[in-house]
Amino acid sequence: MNLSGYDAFDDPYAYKGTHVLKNKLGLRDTAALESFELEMSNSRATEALPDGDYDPRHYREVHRHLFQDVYRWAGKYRTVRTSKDSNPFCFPEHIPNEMNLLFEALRTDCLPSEDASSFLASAAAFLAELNAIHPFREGNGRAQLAFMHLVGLRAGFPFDFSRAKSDTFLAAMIASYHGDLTPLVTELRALLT
Ligand SMILES: Nc1ncnc2c1ncn2[C@@H]1O[C@H](COP(=O)(O)OP(=O)(O)OP(=O)(O)O)[C@@H](O)[C@H]1O
Repeated sequence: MNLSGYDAFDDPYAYKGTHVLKNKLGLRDTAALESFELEMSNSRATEALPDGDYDPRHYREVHRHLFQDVYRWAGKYRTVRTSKDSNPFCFPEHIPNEMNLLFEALRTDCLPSEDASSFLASAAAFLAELNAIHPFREGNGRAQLAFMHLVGLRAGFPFDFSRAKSDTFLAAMIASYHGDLTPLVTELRALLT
């Protein structure tokens, strides 16, 4: 059984013969690692998130900030192929290029912020693509929401992700992976403050 939630192959991130990710505390138990990861990332999320230029470096810094206490590779792109429920994410050799392309659009156009609907459509498309790239070995979901929080603030449409309903939000993310952005727009709209 893959306890990390990913379908990964010959995972150099895990302790040999297990699916437990190597971590700074040396925890070998999945439940203990999950609770340590949750506690530390929640605690880091209450601190100011790193400033940046809304580029891939900024995104990596947000991930590094959240997971710096747990993983040595926090903020670094993964080097293995991953998928969830048989949905494959970007192959690692393409991650840097795909991230540069995605964030170039974010930097030059910003996301349209003249009205909520056009912002939400662009925000959903950006988040869907970010998830399809899935640049880190773990912690993508939390980095995504922390970063979208910053994106919303910058555009003048702040999100309150504490209100997100995990089951419908996850279903919307999976639909977005398959190209249907409508549920994700609905979810994001409900989180505008
Ligand atoms: N089957 C799937 N297809 C596409 N995306 C998925 C699938 N299952 C989950 N996701 C997305 O993957 C992200 C979670 O990735 P990951 O497990 O690396 O992050 P996490 O922060 O450790 O976990 P979580 O977001 O559950 O706290 C979320 O955005 C989620 O919506």
